Amino acid sequence: MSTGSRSASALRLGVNIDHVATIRNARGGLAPDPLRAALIAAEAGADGITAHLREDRRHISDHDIARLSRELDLPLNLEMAATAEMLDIALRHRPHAACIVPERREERTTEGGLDAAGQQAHLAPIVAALGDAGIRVSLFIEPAPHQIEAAVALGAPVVELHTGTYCDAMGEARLVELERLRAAAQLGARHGLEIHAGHGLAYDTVGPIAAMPEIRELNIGHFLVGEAIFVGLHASIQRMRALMDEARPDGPRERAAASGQS
Ligand SMILES: CC(=O)[C@@H](O)[C@H](O)COP(=O)(O)O
Ligand SMILES: NCC(=O)COP(=O)(O)O
Repeated sequence: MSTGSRSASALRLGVNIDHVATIRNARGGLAPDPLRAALIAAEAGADGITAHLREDRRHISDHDIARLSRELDLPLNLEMAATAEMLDIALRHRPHAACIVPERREERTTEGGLDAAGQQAHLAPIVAALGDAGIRVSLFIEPAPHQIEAAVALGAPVVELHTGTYCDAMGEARLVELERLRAAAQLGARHGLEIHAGHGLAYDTVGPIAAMPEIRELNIGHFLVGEAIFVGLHASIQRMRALMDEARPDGPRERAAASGQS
């Protein structure tokens, strides 16, 4: 998603539209339309759209991916399991980016990161094939040093750090998770990786993550779609965008402080 108009150091927002499709699929019809959500996200300040085509197709469908690939101006980040079927779909549609995620049929959501360290032999040809097709590959991993090192060994240019444990934790435990994320972001950046983060982020958890200068993109979905029920999708995304910008080390608050205007 590195083709947006923001400055090189800016933090991009990828809006994940999976759960618009979850609501649509509850009744099996056409509404609400994930493509319409993506177009609203673009107007509201998203830099890209993320969609997870699960093997069980519980939310996003093959048809959604075809329409998003055809009709969206923003970069598309396709989240996919490391399977031959998903590789074939990615190579057919050639999204801007592909994020390889772990999947278990019985899970409620993506409960942990990809075991890049334990699955190097399986992942290597998939990472290579996506890269050769000009698709920017990221690996959705836990914020752990051995997973960062495995991503480097695999030649993936990007990692997305799973923020779910941080978001679920409370008090001191959340601070511990935050430090794990910070250390992983710093280690990855030292290795030359582009660092993304996401999963479970909400208004009350986004600030400390957005404040990490190494992190270049956040992917956020479930909370934004839920909040949209109360304030509308445009407003929910705009507020998230503003919170991200405010938290940034070079954000408006810090710039005002530096110039003595705070
Ligand atoms: C990989 C990931 O974190 C996202 O895809 C997000 O969690 C939405 O999809 P699920 O809720 O189906 O996991
Ligand atoms: N990769 C994380 C993502 O796309 C969004 O996760 P969530 O905000 O829906 O939990």
